[in-house]
Amino acid sequence: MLYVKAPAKINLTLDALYKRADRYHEVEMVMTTVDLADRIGLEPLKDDQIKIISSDNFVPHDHRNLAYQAARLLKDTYGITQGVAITIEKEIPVAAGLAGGSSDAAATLKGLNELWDLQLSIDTLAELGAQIGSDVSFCVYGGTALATGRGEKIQELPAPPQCWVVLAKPKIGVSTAEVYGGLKVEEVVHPNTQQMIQAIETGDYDLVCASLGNVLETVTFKLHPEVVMLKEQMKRFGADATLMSGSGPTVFGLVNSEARVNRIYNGLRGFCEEVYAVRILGERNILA
Ligand SMILES: C[C@@](CO)(OP(=O)(O)O)[C@H](O)COP(=O)(O)OP(=O)(O)OC[C@H]1O[C@@H](n2ccc(N)nc2=O)[C@H](O)[C@@H]1O
Ligand SMILES: Nc1ncnc2c1ncn2[C@@H]1O[C@H](COP(=O)(O)OP(=O)(O)O)[C@@H](O)[C@H]1O
Repeated sequence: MLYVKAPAKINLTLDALYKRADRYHEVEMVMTTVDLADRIGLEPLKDDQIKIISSDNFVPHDHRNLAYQAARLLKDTYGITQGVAITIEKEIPVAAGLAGGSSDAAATLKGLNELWDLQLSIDTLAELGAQIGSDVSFCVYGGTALATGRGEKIQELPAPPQCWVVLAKPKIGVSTAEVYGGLKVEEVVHPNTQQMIQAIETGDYDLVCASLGNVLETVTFKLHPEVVMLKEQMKRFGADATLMSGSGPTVFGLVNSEARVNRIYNGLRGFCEEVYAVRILGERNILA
C-alpha cells in the first residue's frame, strides 16, 4: 500500500473580480496548507476498476468522489488498464471550505503517478488537477501560493510567518456553487491581495492579520448566521484575527501565543464540536 498525505488549505484572502462567460468567477486568492490532513492509501488491483474505501459516510463512494475522478482521469488519459483501491482516512471535515476533496484528488494524482510509474511532472499533475476542480492544482503543489484564473493558475509564495491556526466548523455543510451563486461581484469590498503578499514576503505577522479578507463571507453569513456568531466568539476568546475559509462554513483564527491557543480551543469546544488547533505548513512538499 502506498500512502500519501492530503492536507487542508485555508484562504488568507479570497477576492472575486468578475463573473466570466463560462460562469466561473475570476478570482485572486492567497492560500496556504495547514497540518490537518486526510491519508490516502493506494493499492493496485488486478481487475480494471476503481474502488473507494472510506468509513466516512459524508464521502461519496462512487464516481462523485474527487479521488475516484483523479484515478479515472489518469487511466483515461494514459491508457492504464490496472485497477486501484483508494482508501480515504478522513480527518478534514467535508464541505467545510478546507478543500478536503480537492486535496484527496491531488494526493491521488501524485500517488498514482508513482504507483503506475507515469513520470509526469508536478506541473502536468497540476494541469490535470484543474480538470477535476478549481482548487486541485493548488493542492497538487501545496505550500503557499497566489491562485488566479478560476483558482488553477498558481504562483508560489514564501511561507507566512509561523503561527497557530484555530479552525472551527459549525455543524452545517456549505455548497460552493450556491455561495458563488449568491455573490454580487459589483457590490463586494475587495481584500488587499497585494498587501497580503507583501506581509507574507516581509514576514510581518501583524500585517498578515490586518490583510485577511474573503468576499464570500457576506454570502455565507446571510445563509448561515451561526457562522458570524462563531467568528465573533473566536475573536472574543482572543484570536489575533479571524476569517471564514473558502465558501465556509469553517472559520479560522490566527494566534501567535500557545497559551492563547489553548484558551480559544477550550472556549470554543464548549459549543462547537469540530475545533482544531494546527500549524501552517507554509512550504511546498512536492513528494508529500
Ligand atoms: C471557494 C474555494 C476557494 O478556495 O474553496 P472551497 O470553499 O470549495 O474550499 C474554491 O474556489 C472552490 O473550488 P472547488 O471546490 O474546486 O470548486 P469547483 O468544483 O471548481 O466549482 C464549484 C462551483 O463553484 C463556482 N465557482 C468556483 C470557482 C470559481 N473561481 N468561480 C466559481 O463561480 C461555480 O459555480 C462552480 O460550478
Ligand atoms: N474525497 C472527498 N472528500 C470529501 N468530499 C468529497 C470527496 N469527493 C467528493 N466530495 C464531495 O465534494 C463536496 C465538497 O467537499 P470538500 O472538498 O470537502 O469541501 P470544500 O469544497 O468546501 O472544500 C462534498 O459535497 C462531497 O460530497
